[in-house]
Amino acid sequence: MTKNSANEADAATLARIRQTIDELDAEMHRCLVERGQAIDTLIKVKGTSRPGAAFRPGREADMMRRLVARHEGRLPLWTVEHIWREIITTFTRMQARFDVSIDQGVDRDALRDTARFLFGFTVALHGYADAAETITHIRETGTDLGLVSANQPASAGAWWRALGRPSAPRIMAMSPYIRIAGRPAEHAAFVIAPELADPTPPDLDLFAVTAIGKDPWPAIVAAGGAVLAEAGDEKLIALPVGTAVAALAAHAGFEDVARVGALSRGIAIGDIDANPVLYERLDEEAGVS
Ligand SMILES: O=C(O)C(=O)C[C@]1(C(=O)O)C=C[C@@H](O)C=C1
Repeated sequence: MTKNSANEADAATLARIRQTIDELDAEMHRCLVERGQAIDTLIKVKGTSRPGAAFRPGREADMMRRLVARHEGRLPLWTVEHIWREIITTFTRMQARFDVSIDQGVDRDALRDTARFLFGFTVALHGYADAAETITHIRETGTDLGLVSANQPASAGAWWRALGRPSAPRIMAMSPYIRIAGRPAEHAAFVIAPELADPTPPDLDLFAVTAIGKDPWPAIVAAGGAVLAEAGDEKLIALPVGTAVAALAAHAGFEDVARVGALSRGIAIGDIDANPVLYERLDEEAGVS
């Protein structure tokens, strides 16, 4: 083959590949437009005008699990995750407008990256000085979501005590949902929401508790739970849904129990430390090596 005919063959192959890419792009775009039409119908069925009525964290967690299970190839899993986060946020916002408040007290840039990873660029972000101010703002708007760092300074105290009272915001998810080495936006953070109307049962209930006397850790861990944050005797704990909390409190030695949210367990893939209470290992299914 002469040099010229090799170039022509390359050019023909390139043109074919580009045609395939254009067809795939058109198909993806058509699917997104069609998804938007499905959401128009869903709005009528769901009645999403009430605050918090659009968010379905349990359903989103289930979608993420299926996304991980079907993923394969060289495309980074977190790219697909981020594309779907952008899609889900946009389609949620088509149902009911919301902005996102972010805690800028610690790791400002990391929290902003996480907010953009989770919510894309459809939402406006509003920064607040700390966890308490972020939560106050979410309560005042009645519609906004928020992001609070899981690594708080001691000065933040038991910030989670501001959650869960009637009409107060609550924790609805943890980020990152997928723990895998090398991912961007890996800073641990809680997603805070107004009271939700999600009928999907979560995996874990979250409680604010006050330890009295003995250390409640061992009994909480024995019950399949975990302590997620501490400020002196004040603890933020996760327990499997259905745990007999009053009996556990008496046995473990804690009181002033207030439910402050709920979570679906995330997914941990490969060689990465992940609390097994919060993250389920899915190495085999993930199609990621
Ligand atoms: O399934 C729903 O109820 C939706 O509102 C759709 C959708 C989505 O875009 O897929 C959007 C928001 C919810 O949190 C979950 C999923």
